[in-house]
Amino acid sequence: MTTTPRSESPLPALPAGVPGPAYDRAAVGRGVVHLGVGGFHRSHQAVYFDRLLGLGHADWGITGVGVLAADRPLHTALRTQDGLYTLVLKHADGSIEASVVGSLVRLLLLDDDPEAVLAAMAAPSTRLVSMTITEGGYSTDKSTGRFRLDDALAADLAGPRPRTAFGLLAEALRRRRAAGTPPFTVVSCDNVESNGDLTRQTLLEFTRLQEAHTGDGLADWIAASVAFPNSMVDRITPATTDEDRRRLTAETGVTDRWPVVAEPYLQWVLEDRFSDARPPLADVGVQLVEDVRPYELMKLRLLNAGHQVMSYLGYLAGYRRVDEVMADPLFEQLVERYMRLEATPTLPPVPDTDLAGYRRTLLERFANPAVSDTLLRNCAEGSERIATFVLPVIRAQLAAGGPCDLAVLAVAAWARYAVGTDEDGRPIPVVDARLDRLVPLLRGPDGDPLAVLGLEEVFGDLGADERFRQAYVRAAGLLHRRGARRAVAELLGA
Ligand SMILES: NC(=O)c1ccc[n+]([C@@H]2O[C@H](COP(=O)([O-])OP(=O)(O)OC[C@H]3O[C@@H](n4cnc5c(N)ncnc54)[C@H](O)[C@@H]3O)[C@@H](O)[C@H]2O)c1
Ligand SMILES: O=P(O)(O)OC[C@@H](O)[C@@H](O)[C@H](O)[C@H](O)CO
Repeated sequence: MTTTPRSESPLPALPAGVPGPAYDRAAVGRGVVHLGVGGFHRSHQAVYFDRLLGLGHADWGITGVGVLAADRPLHTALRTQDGLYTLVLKHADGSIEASVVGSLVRLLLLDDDPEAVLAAMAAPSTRLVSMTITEGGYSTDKSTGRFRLDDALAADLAGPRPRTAFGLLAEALRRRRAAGTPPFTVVSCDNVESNGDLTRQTLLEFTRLQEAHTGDGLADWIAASVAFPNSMVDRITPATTDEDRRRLTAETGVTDRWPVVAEPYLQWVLEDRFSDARPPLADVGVQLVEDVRPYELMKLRLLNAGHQVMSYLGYLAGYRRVDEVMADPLFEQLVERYMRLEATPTLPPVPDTDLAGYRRTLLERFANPAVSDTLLRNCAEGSERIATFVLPVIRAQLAAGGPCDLAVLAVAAWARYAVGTDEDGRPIPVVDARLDRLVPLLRGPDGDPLAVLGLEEVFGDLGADERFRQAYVRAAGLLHRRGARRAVAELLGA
């Protein structure tokens, strides 16, 4: 995107049909700091804040922070565009709808200027710190839900300067407390159960460990005065491709180094609890509720676990995109049955929501051929995602004596996928932070298919549950003998 610095002039004229910020970006305040500016933040929270700015709530501009070194390329691209970028919505009829989002008014990389990041977080104008740091970023043992001091946080405990999201949160809140500045609200927008509670737990555990040296009582102050509302966030956002860039330019005339592409669907359900000032998010379509839990369980167990159920099996069967899998009636039936018979019975009633309608909408969203979501995106970090999304459904069904064979087949397919070769012996580019520990378990010389269930931080005590082990052996055997597609057909009785 060719733009000029915001201090000098507003946006250059955009082509007709591509709306951009109708507010003065130079006058926008910095009420939000976001940690982890990836695709999803730009297609979701930044869009809601752009709408707020458009309504004249000028305090709510965003400072986007890259915590990891890997964020540099995106930050570099966005900086050359003064933080502006194009949101490209892909409709099921194949058309695209482009608009320019202006709410990211400042970009900081932790590597370049850690002091500027901390100063932004400690500034009185900052009222909200949000984050998308992925499921793996919460230093939690999946099987117990308890805090686990990982290497990154341990380094933050020892080091002079924070390098992690939680180290930054602790230090920024310490500075605010010392300065008499009210705390900000912390909003996790990651797909993890009780994301606000989990953020609070990790931050309190971390600051308590720090207190062994500081003795400053920060943890009690955080516990008493900082709000961590839970949230449910939803918009399918695949990674941007060069084809997306080319098509945007060809169809609209906009040249953007890093547009974000997404489906039209958009949802944010957020608990109505704030530490201090509260952005009027209800005015821009956010559902503010007392308890987000029913909504988040619905989304995590139907949508995210649905992705898991289709993705490893679909990849092994030779598909590469979500819509391709869904176009196969057998896989459509797999996802539909998993959602209706295995996931839905584990859900509490969801206020004002027709679950059958929600499932129908999900099948339509998955089938949208224009979105081009890849199975590889949904298969990455599989050990984390299986544990976050699928195992809770299996646990609930085992406790209730209900069905979970399709979910167990998905777990066995994940283990088969993680071996790293598909059914024709072609290599699979497996991405998983636990790969070093996984591979010996998957390819062990004794070939014991159950060995992987011993990975406690993923399976916990489920790995020792006899009914789960039996179902897993059946599923793994079926996959081994029949291959993914036939295994699905056999379980469905199709
Ligand atoms: N993409 C989607 O469809 C979608 C939808 C809903 C929710 N989400 C949530 O958003 C998260 C990010 O998805 P995305 O599509 O933006 O991915 P992405 O790969 O585009 O961006 C991930 C961001 O997270 C940061 N990050 C990763 N690990 C981190 C860590 N340990 N500490 C700090 N920052 C870290 C990265 O640096 C990057 O900025 C997901 O993990 C999920 O929880 C994604
Ligand atoms: O991004 P993750 O790791 O939470 O999970 C992969 C997908 O299921 C997820 O990104 C969905 O597309 C998204 O949650 C839709 O809102």
